Amino acid sequence: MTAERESHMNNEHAISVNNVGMTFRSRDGEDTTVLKGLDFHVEPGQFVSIVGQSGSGKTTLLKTISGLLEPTEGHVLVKGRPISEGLKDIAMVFQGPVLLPWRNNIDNVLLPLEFRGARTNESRGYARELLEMVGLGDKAERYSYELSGGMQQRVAICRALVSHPELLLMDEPFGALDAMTRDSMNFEIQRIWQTTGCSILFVTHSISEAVWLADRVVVVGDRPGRIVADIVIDLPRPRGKEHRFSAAFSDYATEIESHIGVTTGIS
Ligand SMILES: Nc1ncnc2c1ncn2[C@@H]1O[C@H](COP(=O)(O)OP(=O)(O)OP(=O)(O)O)[C@@H](O)[C@H]1O
Repeated sequence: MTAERESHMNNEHAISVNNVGMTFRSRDGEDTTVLKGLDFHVEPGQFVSIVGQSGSGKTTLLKTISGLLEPTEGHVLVKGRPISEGLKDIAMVFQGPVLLPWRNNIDNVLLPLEFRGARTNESRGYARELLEMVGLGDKAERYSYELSGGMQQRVAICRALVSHPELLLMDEPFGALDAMTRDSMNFEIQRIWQTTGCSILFVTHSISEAVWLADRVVVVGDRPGRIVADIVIDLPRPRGKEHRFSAAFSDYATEIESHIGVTTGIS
């Protein structure tokens, strides 16, 4: 076993981002460095939010962690292993639910298992349990066009959870929802996280959502994207609405705003 491999195996972090950089080259040969020198870890079972200005590279970072993009510098380890070996432990949720309209909801949830040839007799029962957990047990045989946007996003979350991922990467998953649905989805994801014990990396534009959900908020600065703050959120759990109005909450939000460079008040 090589020394490098051995050090990977001894690494206990759920995610380890090591000096990651990403430079895109355009067709005319011009280089744009989007991420530079990113270093941070996510511990098993942690909920980490990522915030930053639009275009600072948050989605690019999530794509390098999920293995959709290979960083041009540095490397990412998932549970101490190179990303290519850890893919089955990771699931991703995007801003839009992207459900297949010709499949009913339970069959949409089962899709990742089918892709991997891992669907078993028990899978359908588990998919149904997940739909029940998010309050959609009675909608299992319905189609996505029969559901509201928030319900569709809950189906997409079940689809991400069906393969028992240890790591959930979420890219502005509630960005397209109205404020009330978003609030209830915030409660939902907190509950799911506490039930499953998975680690979550959660990109959002909303500072209040970031603070309310997370154990830590990582702030990405732009041009090029790099970590400008990594703030531990020391608020009790489970978190209720009252925490959003506490002085401590407001102090965290103000601190994060100052790192992002916005002064628009809590959003
Ligand atoms: N494949 C690519 N080729 C060239 N440039 C890219 C590519 N993907 C992303 N970029 C550029 O990288 C920068 C960061 O994009 P990214 O989508 O990661 O930012 P973001 O922080 O997620 O933005 P937003 O908050 O608006 O979603 C942008 O300037 C974008 O144009």
